[in-house]
Amino acid sequence: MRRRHQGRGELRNKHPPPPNPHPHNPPPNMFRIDQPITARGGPMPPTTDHLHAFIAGLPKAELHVHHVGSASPRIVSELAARHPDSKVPTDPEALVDYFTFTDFAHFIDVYLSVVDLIRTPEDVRLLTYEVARDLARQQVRYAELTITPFSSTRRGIDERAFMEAIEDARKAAESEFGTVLRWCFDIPGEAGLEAAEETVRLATDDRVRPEGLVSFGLGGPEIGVPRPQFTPYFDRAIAAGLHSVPHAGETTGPETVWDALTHLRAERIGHGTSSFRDPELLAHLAEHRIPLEVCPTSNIATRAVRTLDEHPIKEFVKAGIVVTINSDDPPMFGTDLNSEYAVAARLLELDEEGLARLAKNAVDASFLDEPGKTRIKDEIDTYTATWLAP
Ligand SMILES: O=C(O)c1cccc(C(=O)CC[C@H]2O[C@@H](n3cnc4c(=O)[nH]cnc43)[C@H](O)[C@@H]2O)c1
Ligand SMILES: [Zn+2]
Repeated sequence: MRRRHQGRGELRNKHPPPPNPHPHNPPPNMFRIDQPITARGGPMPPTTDHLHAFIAGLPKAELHVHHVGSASPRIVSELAARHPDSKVPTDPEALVDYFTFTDFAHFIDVYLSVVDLIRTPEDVRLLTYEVARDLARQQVRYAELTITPFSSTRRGIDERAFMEAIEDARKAAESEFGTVLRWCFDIPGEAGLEAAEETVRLATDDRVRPEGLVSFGLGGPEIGVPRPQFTPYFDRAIAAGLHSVPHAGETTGPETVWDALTHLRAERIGHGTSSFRDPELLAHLAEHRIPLEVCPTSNIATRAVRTLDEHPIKEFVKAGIVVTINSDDPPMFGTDLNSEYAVAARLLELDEEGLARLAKNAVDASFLDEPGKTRIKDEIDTYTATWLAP
């Protein structure tokens, strides 16, 4: 994605970045690794200030971001204060430590403790509207938000009130922020076939399914949760016109990605991180243009990948796979979508046009209608051309 005539990480533009405030450091147009990146809210990846500013204004689409997982520290603290019985800290500062995970299972435990805070339709609407606000602040024009309705209905929230709450927030976000939201309903796989049945019922019963629903997924732990058992449920969802986007290859091997492709008829793969271990799988993903929903910092935070520099994203690009950049559960991982684009810029040595291509990959891989895709891609092109203009 780097422009051919550019050196590594160089910026091609007529507006030179601001003078280097630290003359003893490398010139501002070279990526520096001047401090380790932590998945725990560590400093913005060492992307140049100039590229960082470009990213902040770049129109974007996000395809892999979770509803509850996107609850900001402010929202989580506010909800925790409403429910003193919860073990979730009410202090946003304490929440940073609370959102530090020893492994994936620990992440799920913490995630579910936040799910337990969402107890009323008003909580659902507040959360959804605030998530949309946070997305809009990052120039996200379109997002497919993964929601796990089973986790809310089994905790007593009425299903129709739940759907009304998310739809009300979606319409408010579109009119007030200009951010288009669509829903992915996912099965929490560890909860088994009861959860699968409830999720596909809510996704396909016209009396309940929300207007904004476009896709059907599978989340939660992968270890001990084989994908083929969910085939009948994905068949019903696909027959109802939904797109299949299961998580796979996040904490298990390439065989899980193959299962998601062959049994669940995945159109995109959530994470797909372990695909790099199977050259045949890499070639298949590239040949059939099956996008990966890559979430770099998430993979570090859940210990799926040891360090960002070891993340296989570069192998995916080299294999010709369509890569999209996503934040997954941004506040829980101490990140946001802009930071993930900055990570991608560093790992893939991208300039502005490379970043614009990543943003357009996500638009192309989305389930937004064609006029909507064209509109956002045109905006990306105009923004990039204006940024690079002499
Ligand atoms: O809601 C329940 O009662 C329940 C019972 C057993 C297991 C579960 C889950 O596993 C819920 C997992 C929950 O996590 C979401 N999520 C967020 N980020 C990720 C990720 O990176 N990888 C996998 N899952 C993720 C997922 O959407 C589920 O809602 C729930
Ligand atoms: Zn996820």
